[in-house]
Amino acid sequence: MTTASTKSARTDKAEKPLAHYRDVTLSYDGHKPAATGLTLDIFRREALALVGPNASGKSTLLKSMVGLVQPIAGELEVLGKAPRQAASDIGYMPQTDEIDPEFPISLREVVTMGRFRRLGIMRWPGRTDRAAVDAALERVNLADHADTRFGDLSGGQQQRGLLARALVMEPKLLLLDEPFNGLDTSSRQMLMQTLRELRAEGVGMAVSTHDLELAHQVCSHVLLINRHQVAFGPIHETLIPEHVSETFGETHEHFDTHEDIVAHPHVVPKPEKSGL
Ligand SMILES: Nc1ncnc2c1ncn2[C@@H]1O[C@H](COP(=O)(O)OP(=O)(O)OP(=O)(O)O)[C@@H](O)[C@H]1O
Repeated sequence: MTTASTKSARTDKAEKPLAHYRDVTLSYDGHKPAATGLTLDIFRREALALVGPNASGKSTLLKSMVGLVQPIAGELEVLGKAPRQAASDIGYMPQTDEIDPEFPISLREVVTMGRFRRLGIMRWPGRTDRAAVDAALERVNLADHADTRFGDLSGGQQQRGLLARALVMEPKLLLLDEPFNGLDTSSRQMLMQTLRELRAEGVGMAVSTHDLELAHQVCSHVLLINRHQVAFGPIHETLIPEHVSETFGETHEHFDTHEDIVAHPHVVPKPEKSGL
């Protein structure tokens, strides 16, 4: 592990981080570690790229920020609280979604599902909820498709719809698991633009991706992981050949510069699930 870059480079900041991890170990069953040595901060307006091979712990780290995976060691806080207590201020877009494309549910209904935690049991969406849904659909350029059946939308539109569902709570912290997967060029551009706008408005985010070029274009910081944290820090200083090689194996040895890595994002190997 590269200790210099796992240290927070922003200890001078007066504001509190949205997410704060110190030497955290995460586990699904309370015993076997799924990810170790996690030390990071995410502040407002920052976007953290989570980069690593398959089964390296990226989704696990995101899940821990909403309390779906528990720490068995270390110190972690999200919005100054235990993650579950912060859930109403977090927007989470999981990697795969549970919505059956055959299910007769409109895009508006999918996005409204994002308000449920705030609505509570036995309450119908009110005017404020409907306005928040409209605003979220507007934000991802899907207002014209509000009443379209979710399964009839294109893959890119569905992805943007799920982003709207994550945004409908007006989150302070946005967690996106592989949001660019399967998107065509125009949908990618649109999504990147939306993420940049959200950052400018003060939202902090963590984005898992295999695509180093996208990480570079959207994110201010990077965390490299392969079950154990390899490095964390500002993206220009941290997404360097030594760290990429250490994370993915020796395949990147022939890349000498940051530009080489960014120019060849798709050569990143994707090893089989380790089953560790
Ligand atoms: N629900 C679960 N229960 C137990 N172990 C799990 C569970 N989900 C993931 N794991 C294990 O945790 C480890 C990290 O997996 P994780 O899904 O976080 O990787 P990832 O980097 O997001 O992978 P990918 O890029 O393929 O999505 C793997 O060993 C995986 O098998």
